[in-house]
Amino acid sequence: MSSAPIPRVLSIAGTDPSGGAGIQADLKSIAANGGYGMAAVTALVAQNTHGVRSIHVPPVAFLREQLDAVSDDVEIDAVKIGMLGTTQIVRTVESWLIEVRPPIVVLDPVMVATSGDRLLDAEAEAALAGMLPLVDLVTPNLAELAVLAGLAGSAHPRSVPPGSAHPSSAPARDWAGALAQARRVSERWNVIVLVKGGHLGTDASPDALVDGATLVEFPGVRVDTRNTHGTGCSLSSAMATLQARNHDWAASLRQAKAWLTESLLRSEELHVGSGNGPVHHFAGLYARAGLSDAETEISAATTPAQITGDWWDAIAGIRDGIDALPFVTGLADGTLERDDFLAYLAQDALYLRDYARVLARASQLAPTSEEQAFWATSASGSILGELELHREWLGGEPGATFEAHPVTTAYLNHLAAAGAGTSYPVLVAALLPCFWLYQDAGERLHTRSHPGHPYASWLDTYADPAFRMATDRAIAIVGRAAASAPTAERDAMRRAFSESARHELAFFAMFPEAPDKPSE
Ligand SMILES: Nc1ncnc2c1ncn2[C@@H]1O[C@H](COP(=O)(O)OP(=O)(O)O)[C@@H](O)[C@H]1O
Ligand SMILES: Cc1ncc(COP(=O)(O)OP(=O)(O)O)c(N)n1
Repeated sequence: MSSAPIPRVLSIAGTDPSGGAGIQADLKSIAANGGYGMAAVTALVAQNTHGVRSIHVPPVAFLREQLDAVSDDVEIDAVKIGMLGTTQIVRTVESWLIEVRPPIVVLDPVMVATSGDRLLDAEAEAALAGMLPLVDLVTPNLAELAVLAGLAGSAHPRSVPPGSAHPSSAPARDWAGALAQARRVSERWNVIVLVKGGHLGTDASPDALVDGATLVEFPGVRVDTRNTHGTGCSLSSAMATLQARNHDWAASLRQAKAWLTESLLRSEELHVGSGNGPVHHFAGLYARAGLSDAETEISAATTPAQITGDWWDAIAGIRDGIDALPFVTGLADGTLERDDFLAYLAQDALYLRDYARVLARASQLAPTSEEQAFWATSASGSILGELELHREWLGGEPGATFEAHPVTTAYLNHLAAAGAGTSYPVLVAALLPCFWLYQDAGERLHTRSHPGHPYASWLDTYADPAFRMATDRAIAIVGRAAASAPTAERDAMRRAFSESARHELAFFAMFPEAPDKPSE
């Protein structure tokens, strides 16, 4: 059996003798993600989990010798660039890149450590930006992104005289602002930007890949730990390594995030320093090799995203079933009879009114004010949705009762039962498919809308970015609840989720009604 070749990955970065960041973290990350790590040192940094004490920069000619020693002998599959420190170092690495042209180049534009210590001279920022055309993926945090976005606005980054202030943008305060800055950077230098929302200060930790106008988002959940020293170094090295195997940035980020989240979740198993400790790069490998003393087993699905991802995969048959239903195909191509469409909407209005009550119950049980507010807002949105259905399509009084179809009643009974219990995790798992399946099918349906389509105004509602964000938020909440739930409760969550998914399929399948069978 032949296995995939082991990628040879070179890190060009500074050091961290305490092992959590810089080149030491890069080598662990490369190894943990299945690569062979190599390292050329740009600067020696005396630092630990509390911060940076001093920096020693060896002559750049020696850096060039290190780089040549590797590239003269080894075929390099990917390069990860971290701390560069000075303009001279930037120029040295840049000229080596131009000569060697490694197939994959990932740049973590390290400027300031989380501790607040500068790791790049201010006047070297423009030189760093000037290197971006040689880079495939750049992975700035929000502060670094703001600097690059500011430079993207100037005529030429190198036209900024050394030492003078450059046109910096303020760090984005929300996700939309970060994505807008990333787009500027991506378009200016034709580079893919990995946007990291970890510094937004919310309990979500989203990431996104921005390639010009193309955007792929990855919802993430914040792990409650101080051990985040070196997360940026570790993620960028993991991306370089995984990309050399996958040749697919989105797949690489999905894998890298799952690995990093697991390494953050298990970072408490390490006892390194008394400040912001390192992530546990090998947590998953140790656990699977039986080397972990941790009481809780690390299963293949421990992280929130992995758990909800597994549940989603398990209902693939239901998702395919929904796509193939005559109601859905008829809605897409506009051939669905109007009476069938209106009959469906009447059931939807009935459903939304009671779904809102169950959402309100989730708000009542929510463990944090933020989740309480999220479910309350969703409940309000659901009632407004019912009113809108009456106003736009159904006529009649809002709240007017249609006769409930047995399928609608069965779905609402299932949700009411979940709401009648006291398990918030099980309740939110039952609520999730209505967000997720509707949003998923809706994205495809929306692409079929056009000005002459009889249901265009309905299909267009599927493109609402606010609904997409709400869905991501619901997935993140459920994933986090599942990750910390005891096994029995997590199993109950999975069952509640699949049961709701089955009801969703039945709901979409209600119309057109099958003709009555002739009596025997
Ligand atoms: N507490 C956390 N929980 C989950 N993910 C985190 C956490 N801290 C950082 N990350 C993730 O680690 C990666 C790098 O994070 P970030 O802190 O933004 O970069 P940097 O270390 O360069 O400042 C991002 O994908 C971010 O979402
Ligand atoms: C030598 C060196 N390089 C980079 C960093 C910064 O690490 P990063 O992963 O961006 O995040 P923090 O460690 O600042 O949280 C560093 N400290 N040292």
